[in-house]
Amino acid sequence: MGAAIMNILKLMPKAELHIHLDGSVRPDTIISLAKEEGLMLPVIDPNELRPYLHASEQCSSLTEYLSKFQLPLQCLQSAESLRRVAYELVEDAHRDHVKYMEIRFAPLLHMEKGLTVEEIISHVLAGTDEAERKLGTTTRLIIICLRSHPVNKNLKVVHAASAFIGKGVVGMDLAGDEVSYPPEIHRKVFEQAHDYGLPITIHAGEAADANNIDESIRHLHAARIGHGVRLQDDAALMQWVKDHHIVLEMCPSSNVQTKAVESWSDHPIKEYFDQGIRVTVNTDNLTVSGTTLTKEYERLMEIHDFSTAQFAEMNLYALQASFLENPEKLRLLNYFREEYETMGLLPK
Ligand SMILES: O=c1[nH]cnc2c1ncn2[C@@H]1O[C@H](CO)[C@@H](O)[C@H]1O
Ligand SMILES: [Zn+2]
Repeated sequence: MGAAIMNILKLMPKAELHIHLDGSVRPDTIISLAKEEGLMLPVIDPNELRPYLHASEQCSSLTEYLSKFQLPLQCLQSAESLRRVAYELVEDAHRDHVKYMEIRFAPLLHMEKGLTVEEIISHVLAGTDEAERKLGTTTRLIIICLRSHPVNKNLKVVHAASAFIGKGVVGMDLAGDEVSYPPEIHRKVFEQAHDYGLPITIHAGEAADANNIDESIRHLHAARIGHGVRLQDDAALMQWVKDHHIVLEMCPSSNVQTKAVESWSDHPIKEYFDQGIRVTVNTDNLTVSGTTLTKEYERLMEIHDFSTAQFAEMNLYALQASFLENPEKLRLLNYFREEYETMGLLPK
């Protein structure tokens, strides 16, 4: 790939719809937070710490992938650590020319030292708001319910999140171990979120089959699907997803690591795109997946032959499907279109 193309991939304005806060903490920050909080790390050299935080392509399953969140989560139990990592994540994305991002996290995983769900959301917002003011990156939050958590606790999370509608929280998600906990367990949780007017995206068809995508759309009110790799197994559902403009948040590196796909060349993203399904490219987790949005684009270009114009198109899909409120969404769509036009990425 030529330097000029690599430069375009880096410089083009990008939208990121699917990125987890706890999976995107800088290794150096983990070391510094562990020191501040008096936590013992298995090793102190940042390079030696990598295997504890990063899932390589040799990772065997979603379960192994999820084990990499333990260490960062231990360091994310205080107001200041939440504010700091939220700020730094926007800073890292800003360096990658991400101009709009939806950051997601599960409040129930940050309560070990007594913070409430409301406090946790406020501290993350303090970090993203500060970053938005200083760097100009528009940032919104998606609140995650974990599949393994009881319905009554997840209902409380939804209730707490609803108080932040219009104040930075734009949606709800369901994440975690898809093999052991099918989505239907949480129908009531997402019924509640829907009633509050919170838009919904659900991790589905990643480690388990296409039925979970169907269930998430039909009964959990999902407007977007996290990953959706297994959609290819159900032709009728695929047609439905295409016709109803359900957007897929695909995360290729993560999908190879969790073994949602065997390899990069087996990834269905190009096939979906060519069939007219609205796919978007995302990182999932900067640290756990060891990637950036630009790196994802580079590999997709090398292996699946995407063009720079097709990346522009997928970014416009992402913005259109974002949970951002309207005047701001239109402003960003215009900004992206103008930039792409100047860069020669849009059909004249
Ligand atoms: O790709 C994924 N699939 C399912 N769950 C995930 C993925 N990435 C992260 N998490 C889960 O979401 C939690 C909150 O951010 C993480 O702690 C992890 O358990
Ligand atoms: Zn995810």
